[in-house]
Amino acid sequence: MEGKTKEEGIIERWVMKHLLLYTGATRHPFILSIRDGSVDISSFKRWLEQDYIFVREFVPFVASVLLKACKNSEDGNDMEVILGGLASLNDEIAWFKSEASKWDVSLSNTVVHKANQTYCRFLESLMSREVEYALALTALWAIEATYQESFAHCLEDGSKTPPELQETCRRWGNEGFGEYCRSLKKIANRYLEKASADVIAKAEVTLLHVLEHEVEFWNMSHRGT
Ligand SMILES: Cc1ncc(CO)c(N)n1
Repeated sequence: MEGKTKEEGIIERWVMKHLLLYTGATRHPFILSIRDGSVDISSFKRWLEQDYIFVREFVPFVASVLLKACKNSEDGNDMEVILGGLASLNDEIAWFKSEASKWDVSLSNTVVHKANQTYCRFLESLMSREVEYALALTALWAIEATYQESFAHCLEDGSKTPPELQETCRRWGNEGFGEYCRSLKKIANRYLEKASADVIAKAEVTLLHVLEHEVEFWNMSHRGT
């Protein structure tokens, strides 16, 4: 129906269906501890150091999605949206470096935690040419949306996020990043709607895997395991 305000796609239905896991990834105790100001700074530093490694692995994944966009894109602006996301990772890597020096965290010779390594290996498995575009888009959306929803929560009214962590929260919690996630969701929904039952089923499983990896990533930061 033209002009309807609330569009519901496959992704929205999956989020409702798997709300418990989705909430586990976007309202994790680590995020809640940032939001209520009780965060342990050594946890934050561990997150920073490990996420820098993750983001460096994330770049080739986003590049692989861009490649798929260039091959599959029909009439939409997919290519521009994903290229924009990739470009902002350049800035993000520079931000990690300056943030790390601010916190006295060394980014060289970091030991990669197991949860991070497992997540990076999973990302790598999604980079192959055989992975369908709809599936890769679903993963990309879920990875970005987890951070967007988590960090935006730390900036809402009533949150007691320490001032020195607010810049980090704004990095993913800002409105522009929210818009980027909505664009990704729209593109993913569009391709999922046209996908075969087999690809749709695989994309749903991939979404669940991303959310599980995100929970494990937060666990590693929070408890160090
Ligand atoms: C673990 C993880 N998930 C998602 C993002 C968002 O880019 C990130 N930086 N790190």
